[in-house]
Amino acid sequence: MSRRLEGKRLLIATHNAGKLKEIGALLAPYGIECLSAGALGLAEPEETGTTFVENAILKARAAAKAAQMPALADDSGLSVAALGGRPGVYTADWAERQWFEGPSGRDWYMAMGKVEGLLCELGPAADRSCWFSCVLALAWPDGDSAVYEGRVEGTYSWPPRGTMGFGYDPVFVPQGKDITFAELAPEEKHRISHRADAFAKLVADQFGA
Ligand SMILES: O=P(O)(O)OP(=O)(O)OP(=O)(O)OC[C@H]1O[C@@H](n2cnc3c(O)ncnc32)[C@H](O)[C@@H]1O
Ligand SMILES: [Mg+2]
Repeated sequence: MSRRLEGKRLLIATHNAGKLKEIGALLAPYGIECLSAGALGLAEPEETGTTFVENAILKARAAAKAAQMPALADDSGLSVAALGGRPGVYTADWAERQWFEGPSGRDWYMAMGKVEGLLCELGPAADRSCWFSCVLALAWPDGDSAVYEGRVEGTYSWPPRGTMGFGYDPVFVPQGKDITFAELAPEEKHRISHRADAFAKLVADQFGA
């Protein structure tokens, strides 16, 4: 068992609104008061690590030190088997957020064309297996930290489908389903996602009997 949170206030060290919403929902049952790094005006640290664990700890420690309170960070990403696990820890850097015209004439979804382009280069029979990883790091102002890792398996699907969630959700079909994360109700995503998997471990360690 790791060091436990003493108070009920926790700084959520992310600048990603989609993550913040999911983390808030996942923590809601535990009576934790969440403060966001954005609301406190904290700077976004440079993610210089080469693993999810390194980056999650780096983000949590920077926030905990700056705000002098315990902080929770999330480092996550999508890994594609046929691409040797890329983009992985560099998922955010690859997320070329471009909007384009859908058939209805409206701007309607984000293009995740870079990964799709690489899969297409491998040919129509390319293995589209992929997984989302999530590492949650808790850090205290004195530098102490604890990490929890989660993962969910799926398939990279094209074209993107759905409007819920965030990031790469429209191209990720979780194993055992035929719809994308962006088509799943948030409660359902929170039951099976990489973030939910990591949260289950955090909750058992921090709030368990
Ligand atoms: O570092 P912070 O401030 O938390 O925000 P970020 O968006 O930069 O987050 P990461 O560095 O952890 O990069 C993870 C990227 O992986 C993607 N991602 C992570 N979890 C996801 C999820 O549940 N659904 C879809 N995409 C996800 C999304 O594009 C994120 O930008
Ligand atoms: Mg980031």
